[in-house]
Amino acid sequence: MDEEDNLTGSYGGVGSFPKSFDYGGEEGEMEEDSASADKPRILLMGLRRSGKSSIQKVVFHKMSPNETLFLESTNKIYKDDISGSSFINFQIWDFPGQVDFFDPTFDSEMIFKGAGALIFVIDAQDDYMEALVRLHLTVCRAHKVNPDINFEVFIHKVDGLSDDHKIEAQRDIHQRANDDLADAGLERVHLSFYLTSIYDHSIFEAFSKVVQKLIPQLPTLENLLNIFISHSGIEKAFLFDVLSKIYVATDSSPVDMQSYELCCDMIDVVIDVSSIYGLVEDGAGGCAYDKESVAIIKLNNSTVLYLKEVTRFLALVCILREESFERKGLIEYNFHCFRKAIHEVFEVGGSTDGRGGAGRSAARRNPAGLNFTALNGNGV
Ligand SMILES: Nc1nc2c(ncn2[C@@H]2O[C@H](COP(=O)(O)OP(=O)(O)OP(=O)(O)O)[C@@H](O)[C@H]2O)c(=O)[nH]1
Repeated sequence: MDEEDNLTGSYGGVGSFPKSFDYGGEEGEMEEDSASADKPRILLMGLRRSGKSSIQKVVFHKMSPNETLFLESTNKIYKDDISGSSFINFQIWDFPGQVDFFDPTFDSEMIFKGAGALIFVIDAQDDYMEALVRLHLTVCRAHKVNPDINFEVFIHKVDGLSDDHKIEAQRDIHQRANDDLADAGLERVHLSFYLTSIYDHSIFEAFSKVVQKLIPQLPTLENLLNIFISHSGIEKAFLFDVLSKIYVATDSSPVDMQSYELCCDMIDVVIDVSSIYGLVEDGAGGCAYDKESVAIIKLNNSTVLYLKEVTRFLALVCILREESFERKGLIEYNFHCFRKAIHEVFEVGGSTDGRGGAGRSAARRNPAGLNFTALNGNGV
């Protein structure tokens, strides 16, 4: 079988992004296309019907969870290159459930070598013993070829389980998977576990954590967010990839699911309203998200949600008290410094679109030297 054919499928636009939702299309797209073969990969593996394609469709193609009921079984490896419209400059490879590692056409070197993360999906509503056997086999194979790969286990479809059942499933899967690795002398291989469902925000949260591990600039981004919020009276800030609603970084205060959901909903509202009412009608195109994108929503509990464009793929979404928002000028000035710093972080490697993979040297710089203005009016 022609290997190239086998690896370059396309979903043929099922649930694909609305055309009017143009996040970019500026410079550099051609080079990106030709370089796509070298892009780091996130692999999605697991047994048949565990939910791999649904995850990919819901997170990256805005498919509604109910529509996934009609997805057909994947029978080839599908590469999905989302880098043209997302900060996440990776390819997502969706594998068929019945992939056979012992098949001579399965080239583990080629598949695992360039992979940053391997997400193994386990259907928690089903008997997971077979899935655990397959997980073990997959981890052993992949680790042998690429010891740097991150192993991420999604204990999936937990929407159908009670809270007790969820915790018990996680404990049991965690224990068995690690015991199997220890028996094989691979106790040093680390597996991360997440409880996920496409019917709530847990899948976006889990994917956010997977992606964050692959961003070399993460500590710098967190540091910048910490400085920004502490000098602006903001309670929580997320840096979002607008297309996928994955948060690529947040400040170091703990993330609570409700705040994250609120910020995700805000992105949906902004994009939907812009797509419907914000685009020019003459067919000349336009973007639902661009440099001008900004939104303020005041909630009935004295909280304000504030969204602003950072790069063509990234938005900052903040949660703050109404009193703090009275100093809007200060927040805007600090945001301006923050935005500049983010551009510097990603520009140094030659990329001007503000995405990962570039700017390692900038990431090492001390961002505290940037001129943020403190609430008391002093620069830092
Ligand atoms: N309840 C529930 N069902 C889900 C969830 N995710 C996926 N499903 C359902 O699981 C079924 C299988 O999903 P797919 O995405 O096709 O599974 P797959 O792993 O890609 O399957 P193969 O292509 O055969 O390997 C579909 O009917 C989905 O609607 C979830 O989080 N909760």
